[in-house]
Amino acid sequence: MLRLQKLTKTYRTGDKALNAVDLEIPKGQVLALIGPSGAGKSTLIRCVNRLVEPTSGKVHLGDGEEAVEITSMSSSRLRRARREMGMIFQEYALVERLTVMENVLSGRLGYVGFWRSFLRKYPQSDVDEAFRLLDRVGLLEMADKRADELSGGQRQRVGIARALIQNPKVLLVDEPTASLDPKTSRQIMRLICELCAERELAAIINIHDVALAQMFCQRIIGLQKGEIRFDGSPDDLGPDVLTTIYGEEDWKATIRPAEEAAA
Ligand SMILES: Nc1ncnc2c1ncn2[C@@H]1O[C@H](COP(=O)(O)OP(=O)(O)OP(=O)(O)O)[C@@H](O)[C@H]1O
Repeated sequence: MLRLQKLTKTYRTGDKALNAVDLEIPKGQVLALIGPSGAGKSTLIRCVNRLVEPTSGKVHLGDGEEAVEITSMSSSRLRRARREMGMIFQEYALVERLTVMENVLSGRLGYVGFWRSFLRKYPQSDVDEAFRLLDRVGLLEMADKRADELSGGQRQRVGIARALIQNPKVLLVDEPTASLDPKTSRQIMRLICELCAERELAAIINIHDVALAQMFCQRIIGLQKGEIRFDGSPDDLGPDVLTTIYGEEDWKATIRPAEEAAA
């Protein structure tokens, strides 16, 4: 569904954030991207939809004959391709003075024409779908609330609904739980993973919390200095691997104990 080929990013400052990353993510796979601060996780996610312009390499979206290559697209084609890549942010990126419903509907801006979006007049089918999604993420009662009246967990649920109303093929998720308490973090990760399974969405989730990544994701990629140092299942992520990715440390308290993994 998503294939990165020798994806490289060197910032103008000379920082090489990604170094020829090859990665293939099939339909329906939820992948956690872990690694120390500065490893290039955010850069990788943002190079996929060209919020950050890659220096070289390719990004193929879709399967078989339907696949498109993102890095060589003109800006108008890129705008269309971005509809297929939903993004979820750490700080939610909601419009605070708008209602929950309006924030969710803003996910349709890539589809509706200029005047409709300017006047915020969405087709009834979009409004119906927004209600369905709000129900699915547990916020139906909150549709008319302003975004600035919500808790962090509720805001992230709005962010998730807004990404899904785009009807994406892929979700790009940048530290979705970094501002949330541990219980809400689990609820949000569970919701994202359930929705990916229901819709067969591929997802890349940039996440600092290794235990949370192990708990919810089928595959883990460990990034260090812009290169992939680990690519495997959560069960293979032992202290030795974490030392390779993050450096020497006592990892026993960080990773999921084997007996809990089996439970
Ligand atoms: N806009 C920028 N201009 C110059 N260098 C940048 C820019 N953004 C990131 N970098 C550099 O690129 C490297 C990778 O940064 P990136 O933010 O992708 O890492 P990260 O793994 O997401 O880190 P964190 O977990 O702290 O968010 C770092 O060395 C960083 O300093």
